[in-house]
Amino acid sequence: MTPKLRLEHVRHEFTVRDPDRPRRAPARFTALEDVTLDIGAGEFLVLVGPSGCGKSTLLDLLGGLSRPSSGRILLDGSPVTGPGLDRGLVFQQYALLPWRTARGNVEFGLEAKRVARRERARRAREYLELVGLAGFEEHYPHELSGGMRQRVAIARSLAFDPEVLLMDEPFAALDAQTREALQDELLRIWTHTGKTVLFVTHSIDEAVYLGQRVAVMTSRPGRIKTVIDIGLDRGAGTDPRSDPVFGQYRHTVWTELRGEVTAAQRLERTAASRKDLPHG
Ligand SMILES: Nc1ncnc2c1ncn2[C@@H]1O[C@H](COP(=O)(O)OP(=O)(O)OP(=O)(O)O)[C@@H](O)[C@H]1O
Repeated sequence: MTPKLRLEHVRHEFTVRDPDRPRRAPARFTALEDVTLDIGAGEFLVLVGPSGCGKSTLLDLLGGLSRPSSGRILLDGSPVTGPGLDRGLVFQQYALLPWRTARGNVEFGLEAKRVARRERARRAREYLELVGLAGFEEHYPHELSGGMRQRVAIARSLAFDPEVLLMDEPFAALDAQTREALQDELLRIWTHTGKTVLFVTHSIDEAVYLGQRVAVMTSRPGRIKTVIDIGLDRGAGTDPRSDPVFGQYRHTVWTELRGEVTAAQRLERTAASRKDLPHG
């Protein structure tokens, strides 16, 4: 079966100028190397890796915001050549339009898609309800809490019905309780809509809780080190966090990640002392 998303030997290089030596030819450095990964339709895959290993770069490539230096990225078997409404991006920062209400923000993407006004209003209401914000449609972002703003951002991404959700640390800025509530909300939405989700996080707990599979990346240049299947029972009425296997999966991910984090920290220290390479 054709995977929903396929990364084939993806490599990505950046060109960087040294501000202290502006006449010098720009240096090239490799952020991603030989990344190969398939993500099935309707799958929830979580990506973890040390700081600066290229997770956001990978999401940018999948979002079509930049092109790989080599290798291919395929969506339903066709190369990704730019951004598209088939992929919704959710970032750590809410990126809401402050002068628009929650409803206005959700309707924004639908306007670009030329959805009729009445249908826009209907869908905005439906998706705000789905993320638990019924009754807050006419509130402006500054009248909402951080968690609520992130819900609006998720509703906005869902409203134009993308097949794939690309989420870059979407809950990182939230307090622990809001974060856990939104994780549950996201799992509920995922079950309800069958979207394909690629979710980046620094939190091992979050990765194990959300992911059907967790892909661990190496330190720079980022590669896929291993992919771990998470076989947790997420049925109604269960609490996967209290399941003893939760701790085992957590330990497995942590063990894979630990050496990479140390290597990334070493790289950062060397870069900082040489000041010749950017660091994440
Ligand atoms: N536009 C750019 N130009 C040059 N270097 C860049 C650019 N964007 C990212 N980098 C570098 O590429 C590497 C990977 O960055 P990226 O943001 O993808 O990592 P990350 O894994 O998402 O990091 P973090 O977990 O800290 O968010 C880093 O060393 C970063 O400094």
